[in-house]
Amino acid sequence: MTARVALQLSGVERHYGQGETLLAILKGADFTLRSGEIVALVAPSGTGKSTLLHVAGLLERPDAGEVVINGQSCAHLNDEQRTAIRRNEIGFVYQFHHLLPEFSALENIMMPQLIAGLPKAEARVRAAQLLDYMRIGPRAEHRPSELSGGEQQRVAIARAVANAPLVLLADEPTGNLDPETAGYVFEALQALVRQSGLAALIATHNHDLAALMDRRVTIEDGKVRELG
Ligand SMILES: Nc1ncnc2c1ncn2[C@@H]1O[C@H](COP(=O)(O)OP(=O)(O)OP(=O)(O)O)[C@@H](O)[C@H]1O
Repeated sequence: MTARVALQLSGVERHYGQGETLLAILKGADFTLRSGEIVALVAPSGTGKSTLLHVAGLLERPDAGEVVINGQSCAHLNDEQRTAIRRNEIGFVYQFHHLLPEFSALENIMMPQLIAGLPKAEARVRAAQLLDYMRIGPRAEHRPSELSGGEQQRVAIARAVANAPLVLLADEPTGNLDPETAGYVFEALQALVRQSGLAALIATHNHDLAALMDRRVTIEDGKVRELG
């Protein structure tokens, strides 16, 4: 059976500026991401990887084309509706962890769940499970500044999936780590995707990591192209 389509981009266009300074970045990009797969987005700097992730994650509106998440077209939704989908269906991980410095690892992972209205006790149990899953259970009470770079990124990944999103979007999640640490952070992310069945699109410059993913795509002349 073919896995369900978690995210679909159709004919997505995105440009910045106008008139003579118009910069067309995405020029009719089509892309499909299915539940349970991890796809690498590998493309030269400035070709639009972050732009594609921002449009896919409903952080930016496309200038043309459509984003469909879990079968729902987001084209005509207002900002409030888009925020709700982003909160419930999408998890983000960035190159820098963006954890809240005054809270522990456990509390950082609880936060999105509390915002979504989950009772504190349930949020705590789920956060602890995710920390164990990422093999950093013993670091639960540590603040971000007391964690290594790899540990910080594993907490950031756990936080991104805390509300059980359908889609995980990651922009260079291991770009700030040494190769060995990048390897085990990616392993943890991969295990999480396999276990939860979410769909992940990961922008990376690391070709070794990209080779471990299910598929590789690039951006060429503003369109998404499948790599062999
Ligand atoms: N808000 C903006 N206003 C104007 N230009 C922008 C804006 N955001 C991005 N750009 C431009 O769009 C192009 C694509 O940017 P984007 O960040 O998507 O590239 P990228 O492939 O993620 O690059 P990198 O690998 O260096 O992170 C770049 O030339 C960038 O300068």
